[in-house]
Amino acid sequence: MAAPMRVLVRRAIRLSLRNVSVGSVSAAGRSSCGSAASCCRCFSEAAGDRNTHFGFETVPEAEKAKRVYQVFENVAQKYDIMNDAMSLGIHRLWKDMLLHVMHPQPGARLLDVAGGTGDIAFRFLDYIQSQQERQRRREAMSSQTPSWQDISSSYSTEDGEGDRESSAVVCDINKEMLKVGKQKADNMGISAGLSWVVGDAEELPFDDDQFDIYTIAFGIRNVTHIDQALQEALRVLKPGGRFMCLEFSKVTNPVLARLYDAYSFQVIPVLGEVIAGDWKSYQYLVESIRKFPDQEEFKLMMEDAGFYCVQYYNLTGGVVALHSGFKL
Ligand SMILES: COc1cc(O)cc(C/C=C(\C)CC/C=C(\C)CC/C=C(\C)CC/C=C(\C)CC/C=C(\C)CC/C=C(\C)CC/C=C(\C)CC/C=C(\C)CC/C=C(\C)CCC=C(C)C)c1O
Ligand SMILES: C[S@@+](CC[C@H](N)C(=O)[O-])C[C@H]1O[C@@H](n2cnc3c(N)ncnc32)[C@H](O)[C@@H]1O
Repeated sequence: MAAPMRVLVRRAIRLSLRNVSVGSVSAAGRSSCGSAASCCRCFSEAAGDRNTHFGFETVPEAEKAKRVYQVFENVAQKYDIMNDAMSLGIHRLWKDMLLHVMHPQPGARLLDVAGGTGDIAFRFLDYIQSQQERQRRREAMSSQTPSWQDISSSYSTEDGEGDRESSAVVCDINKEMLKVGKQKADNMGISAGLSWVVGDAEELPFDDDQFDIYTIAFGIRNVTHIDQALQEALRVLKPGGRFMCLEFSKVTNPVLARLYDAYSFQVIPVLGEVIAGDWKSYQYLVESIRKFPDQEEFKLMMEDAGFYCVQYYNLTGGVVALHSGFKL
């Protein structure tokens, strides 16, 4: 089927499924938006006017995406500074950890959804470059005393992994965030293998089976239909491809959880006001974290969507979780 036709058919199926599943709760007791069974979307809807949450507020589904858009349009210019200030730079370690676990090889194609100002894509290209340099050094060393493997591989380099070009696509719904990202890339002199695409995680503008790795860092919490975004991730990944999600999760230690709550609700909005002149967006940030499914719930959502070998790693005591799963 031609690509535009496929998109139309998928959209029609999706719309009909959404109408059928109004108010449904899965066997695991979770609603289709991924929140716990008490989700407002599934229990307070009236006559097709479905509600969801925007932080602690209940809003019509159609309004959430607009409100989220406004938040990131407002914070885009101060986004990177705010992240360093709020986390004392710790968000960089979480993002480094994502790359460490991913361990991408030359030739890999990455799609970074909700990629914002490009932090994950930059790290990906940097990681690949250092892998290639390491490979070249290894080759230089072994050319002095070649083993039989070196000799045999020197006869079959044409489709070798190192010859395929790696690429990273940053996809985000918000043009302002992408604009800041592109400026950063220009300043850093990064352009090879990098592209920027405006697109919605719920309806990705890519064909099926395109990417080796799909990442979404601190993005999925903002998406209205998380189940839909997971379906799209599965669709665009190649068979064998990997889905990786970095997101705020549940702090497991009760003492740390209280400190974490105090910091989140008493300090973060104040920093938002002082640095970005925007209390409300940072109040939304901490509230949206509390509404997001915990580690086990999100793992189940990934499995429901069709991912295999789903596992997660807690970072900083569960402040953040890194979920990983594969398309078979
Ligand atoms: C609008 O939407 C958004 C806007 C954005 O700019 C970003 C995002 C998405 C987020 C990222 C890309 C990641 C970077 C952003 C953050 C980490 C901000 C979110 C912050 C939290 C949810 C709070 C927890 C943060 C951490 C545990 C990271 C580490 C932070 C610290 C260690 C800072 C601690 C600060 C101090 C000790 C000095 C200042 C403290 C005070 C004035 C008093 C209050 C202090 C406490 C009550 C103690 C602090 C205790 C903790 C932070 C608990 C630690 C807990 C554990 C280790 C489990 C976006 O969507
Ligand atoms: C907290 S930022 C994360 C940016 C980046 N991944 C990082 O780790 O710094 C969340 C991003 O999600 C994007 N976003 C929200 N809803 C989206 C959607 N439905 N589709 C694509 N991007 C979305 C926002 O525009 C914003 O850039």
